[in-house]
Formats: sequence, C-alpha cells, structure tokens
Amino acid sequence: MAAPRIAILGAGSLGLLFGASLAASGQSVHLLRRPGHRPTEERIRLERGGERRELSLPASGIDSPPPDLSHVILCTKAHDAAPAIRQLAPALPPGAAVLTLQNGLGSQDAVAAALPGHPVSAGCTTEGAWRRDARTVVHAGIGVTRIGPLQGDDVDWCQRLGPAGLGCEPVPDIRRWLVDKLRVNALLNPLTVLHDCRNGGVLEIPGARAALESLGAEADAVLAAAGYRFAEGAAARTAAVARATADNVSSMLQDYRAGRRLELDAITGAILTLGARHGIATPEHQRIYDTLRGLAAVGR
Ligand SMILES: NC(=O)C1=CN([C@@H]2O[C@H](COP(=O)(O)OP(=O)(O)OC[C@H]3O[C@@H](n4cnc5c(N)ncnc54)[C@H](OP(=O)(O)O)[C@@H]3O)[C@@H](O)[C@H]2O)C=CC1
Ligand SMILES: CC(C)(CO)C(=O)C(=O)O
Repeated sequence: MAAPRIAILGAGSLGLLFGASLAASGQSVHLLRRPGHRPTEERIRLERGGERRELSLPASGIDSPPPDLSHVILCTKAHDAAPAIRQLAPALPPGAAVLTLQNGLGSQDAVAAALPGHPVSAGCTTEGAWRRDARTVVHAGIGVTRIGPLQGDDVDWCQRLGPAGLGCEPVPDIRRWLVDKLRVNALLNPLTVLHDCRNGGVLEIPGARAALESLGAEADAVLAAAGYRFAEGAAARTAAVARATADNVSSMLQDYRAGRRLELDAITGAILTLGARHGIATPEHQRIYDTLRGLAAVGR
C-alpha cells in the first residue's frame, strides 16, 4: 500500500502548524493554496518553545492537487470550509479521508454533505497557533485535538497526528466536544470584540461580566433543549477558560483587528439557529450578533 499523502487545505495558522509538524515527523505533506497558485516548494518555519525548524513543503493550487492524496486536513475558517472542499471534491481520489478542524458549528456537516462516499471526521482542538508572517507559524499553546467520525469509516487520525507530536484523542461523540467549545466561544469571543479586551478583561469589565452571565443563561437553555447536558453552566465554564487564557487575544478579536471576516455565523449564529429550532428565545445573542454584523469588518 502506498504511503499516506496528507494535504493541508487552508494553510494558515493551524494548517501550517499541522502541516509542518506532520512533515517534521517524516510524513508526506502537500499544501493546497487558492486556485491558480502555481506548483512550488515552500519554505515553512515552525517555531515552538525556543526552537525553530525549517521545512520544505510542496504546494499547489486547490485546482491542481496531486493525484495520490489519501488524507486531507481542512483548516480554513468556518465560512470558507464548505466552499473550499467543494472546489477540491471533483479531484479528490475515491476513499480519501477528510478531517475538518473548524471552531463553531455548521461547517462540519456542510463539509460532510459536500463529500458523499468519503470518510469525514471532525476535530476540536485546543492547540494555539499564529503566523509571524505568511510562511512562519508559532506554536503558541500546546493542546489536544479530539477527533471523532461524522460520516463513513472511523479513520484513525491519531495514528498520523500522534507521531507528529500533536496531542490527539479519539472520541465517540465529537459533537459534544464541538458544542462544549462553541458555548465558550459564543460567550467569550464576541465580548472581547465589543469591549476590545483580552480574554481576562471579560471578567474585570463590569458590563462584560454581566453580559457573560446573561449570554450563558441563554446558551444553557438552548443547549439543554438541544439535548446537551454539562456539569457546569456556560458562564462558569467560560469564566474558567477566560482565567486560564487571560492574556490571550481571542481569535475573533484578532480577526476584527486585522479587518478579516469574523466566524460569527459559525459561533453566535449557531446558538441562534439552535434556539430557533428548539423554540428558545435568544435576545442577548441576537443583540450581539446584530451589533457585530453592523461593524464594518464583518462580511468583508
Ligand atoms: N489558530 C488557532 O490557534 C486555532 C484555530 N482554530 C480554528 O481553526 C480554523 C482555522 O483557523 P486559523 O488557522 O487561525 O485561520 P487562518 O485564517 O490563519 O487560516 C485559514 C487559511 O485558509 C485559507 N483558505 C481559505 N479558503 C481557501 C480556499 N478556498 N483554498 C485554499 N485556501 C483557503 C486562507 O487563505 P488566505 O490566506 O489566502 O485567505 C488561510 O490561509 C478556524 O475555524 C479557527 O477558529 C481552532 C483552534 C485554534
Ligand atoms: C478559547 C479561546 C477563547 C482562546 O482564546 C478561543 O478558542 C479563541 O480565541 O477562539
């Protein structure tokens, strides 16, 4: 059997972290860039702790992938995931396995729907990565990636990620992990944008702290109606994450400051969708959604 060939679709912060780590462990990795990108070798730098590793990775446009891909890790933002996989789908070899790694909810099922007949898994990661420049990725927070099947065979992704030094845990119910992260992202991320603060600031700014509680109460009601039970309420869970990551600039605030589209539909929008489906009112999440939608950066 041919050695697995792993494509990274969405070679941004997380994609370069996964791609460079896999390549550093001797696995065959290919970066898929936007259509029209001419085939080339890219010099990627991976910074972790005090160490810096340089790797040369083959790259091409998503419209000219190598013919022998066996695995694809999809690391775009949530709103780009289904459009990107639809671009790749016609050229994807039968049986190629896909792992989709977005925050929020919705993109995972849209990706699976675009790939009938392919095994699709979803992951929920607590790794932290950011790009110093287009080719340099900083592994800023060591985490764990929980992975479970969404469609078709249960592919053992940890067999690929483990040797690459990426913490990995197979889980039977990935949706529960995605929802647990969703409730934290839905409370914390928008508040950091509205108050222009680091994660810890949400606990210190009185208006933000109060909003955390009301958003948390709505999220608890919505998720309970959708059948999810957690020992700890969303506000308490989010406060613990905000304390543990007090100095972090949330991904949504980073996107807002950089003028990039926010993952608002996949995060706050997912709470609104579930609320509407289960008949639970979500006025606070709706207010936050409308406010952030109104900010100039959203949707660009
Ligand atoms: N970064 C992190 O530490 C973490 C991120 N996540 C989640 O992981 C996901 C990815 O985040 P992150 O890596 O930070 O995002 P980035 O914006 O850094 O990377 C996304 C990449 O996807 C590329 N892309 C988008 N559409 C296409 C396409 N059609 N074809 C080819 N490439 C495409 C973008 O290209 P271009 O640059 O050309 O726009 C960009 O390089 C998000 O859902 C995020 O919430 C979860 C946990 C931690
Ligand atoms: C957990 C948290 C809030 C850490 O910053 C995150 O996932 C994000 O920024 O998107």
